[in-house]
Amino acid sequence: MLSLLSIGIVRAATPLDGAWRTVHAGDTPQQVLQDFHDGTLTRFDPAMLQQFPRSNLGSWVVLAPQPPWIDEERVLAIYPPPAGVISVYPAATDVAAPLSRRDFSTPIHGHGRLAWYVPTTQPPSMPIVLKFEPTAAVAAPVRFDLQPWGEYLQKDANWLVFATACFAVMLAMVLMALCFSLMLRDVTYAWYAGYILCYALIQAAQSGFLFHPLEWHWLDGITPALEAIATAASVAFASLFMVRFCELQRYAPLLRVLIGGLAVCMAALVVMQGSRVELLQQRMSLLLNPLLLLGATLLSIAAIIAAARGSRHAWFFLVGWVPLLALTAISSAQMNGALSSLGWINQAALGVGAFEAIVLSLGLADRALVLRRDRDTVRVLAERDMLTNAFNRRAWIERAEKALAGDPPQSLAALFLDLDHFKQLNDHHGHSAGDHALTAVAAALETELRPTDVFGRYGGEEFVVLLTGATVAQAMQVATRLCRRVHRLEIPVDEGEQRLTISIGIAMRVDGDTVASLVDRADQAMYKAKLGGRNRTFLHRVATPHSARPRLHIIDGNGR
Ligand SMILES: Nc1nc2c(ncn2[C@@H]2O[C@H](COP(=O)(O)OP(=O)(O)OP(=O)(O)O)[C@@H](O)[C@H]2O)c(=O)[nH]1
Repeated sequence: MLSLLSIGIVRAATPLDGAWRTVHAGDTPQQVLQDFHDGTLTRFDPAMLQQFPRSNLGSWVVLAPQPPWIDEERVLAIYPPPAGVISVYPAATDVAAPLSRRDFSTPIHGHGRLAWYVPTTQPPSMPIVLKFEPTAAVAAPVRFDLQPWGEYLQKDANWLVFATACFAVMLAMVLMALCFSLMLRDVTYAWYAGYILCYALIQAAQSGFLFHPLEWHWLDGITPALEAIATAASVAFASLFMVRFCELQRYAPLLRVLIGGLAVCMAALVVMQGSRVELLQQRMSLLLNPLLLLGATLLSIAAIIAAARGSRHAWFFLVGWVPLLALTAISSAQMNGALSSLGWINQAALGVGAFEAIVLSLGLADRALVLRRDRDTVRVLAERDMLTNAFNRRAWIERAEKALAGDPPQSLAALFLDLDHFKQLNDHHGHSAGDHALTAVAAALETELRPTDVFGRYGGEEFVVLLTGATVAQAMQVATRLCRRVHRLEIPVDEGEQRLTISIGIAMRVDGDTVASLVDRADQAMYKAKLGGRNRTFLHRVATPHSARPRLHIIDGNGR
């Protein structure tokens, strides 16, 4: 990555001296060259970024190769590719060779730069005369490299690989986010996809990637409008995304309203630019930059506040967003003539875009995890009894209903368990000792059951168990084991330990049973167990005449 970035840092193989002036009517290249030799042009360092002010007739630029001169095939490269046309005058003749990123005809045009193959007829020491033709677009600063053909090819290929990789990462993240948005039905991912897509589009236009290598002729002429629309839309998407992603409703509700307003303004700018009304388009270009500045400040402040107040995802946003902001600030400074030695900013903008896409995707993956965890927690809270962690009554009934509806029908036994004299324990040792006892009893009961048995707290000190596939004998056996287990349990209370007992009623499923009827019979049996002296089990027997025996085909524990 660093070696790829270095394509913007390495100095030209041939040192260049540069000078420029605005074009006057009637100028000729020879005249300009003469002025250069006379020293009347403004000097500049071609290896540094240099901005040529917008003027009605354009600007002349003279580049003089310095020794040691290279006597081999050379290419003049101009980074980043300016939006307008540059006329090159070989050997300072009057015949101009037009150089433009919109030129789809010549085989050599450069990627992420404009390239001019210096004719071999031009002596190595001869200055190159260029004219930046007047353009309506904002004149971005450029720098110049005069390179041997081989070095040019290598750097051009490096840039192409680097830029393609960055765009591939951004587009992959966009596709992933769109899939997540559809699958999770969460619009946050869609706003993120919109934001990264717009950013990639802006970079593709500014770096010239849309023209070479993509060769999208149809964008010729509409790129400035497209860039403006993508810029406004990217801020609108970023605002909508960050409001949800950083949970501003919770962490910074006031700023959420302001950022929502910013998104609406940016959407309005998109509409204004998209309209064919010239006045609206002019207003749009006036408003865009101030709103961009305001938006960047607002989003940064909101993310910092949300992060400080505990929003975990605001940190992801800041990590992805701050490098981009820094780059944007440096680019703005360069548009005003500062920091001209930082020639790598355009390449970095691509790398930082890919980096941001990855960081925010990680943040979105984390968001999906958090949402899933929260949903699981809610489900557990909705189904489990808070004190004993057994199924609550509703969840137990749901599972019992499912078991009763199972096809083929299987043998079921319902056990109704009620702690004996539990009121006394509460009265003597307090409610919290009672709570501890309930927890200990539930834990002990669960260890005696199979994972397929459904154990729930029916209410107060009553528990229920549904044994699937159990015969009468097996149900009796399990109930007796549970009784013994509770009796062996030592419940710690203030001055030592206390023993508890439990009474259990058993009811076997019969034809036509519902959960209510099954539980009701088990409850009746439990009362019989209480009446019988407690700490025992009692089986409810269905009193049916021999001819009216249940017709249900029961499957026992062995599947027979
Ligand atoms: N600590 C505690 N006690 C509870 C809870 N739910 C119900 N209880 C108590 O359980 C006791 C049940 O009392 P009773 O219905 O009279 O039954 P018992 O004292 O166990 O007597 P028998 O069932 O006849 O053996 C009451 O004192 C309730 O307050 C709970 O969640 N925690």
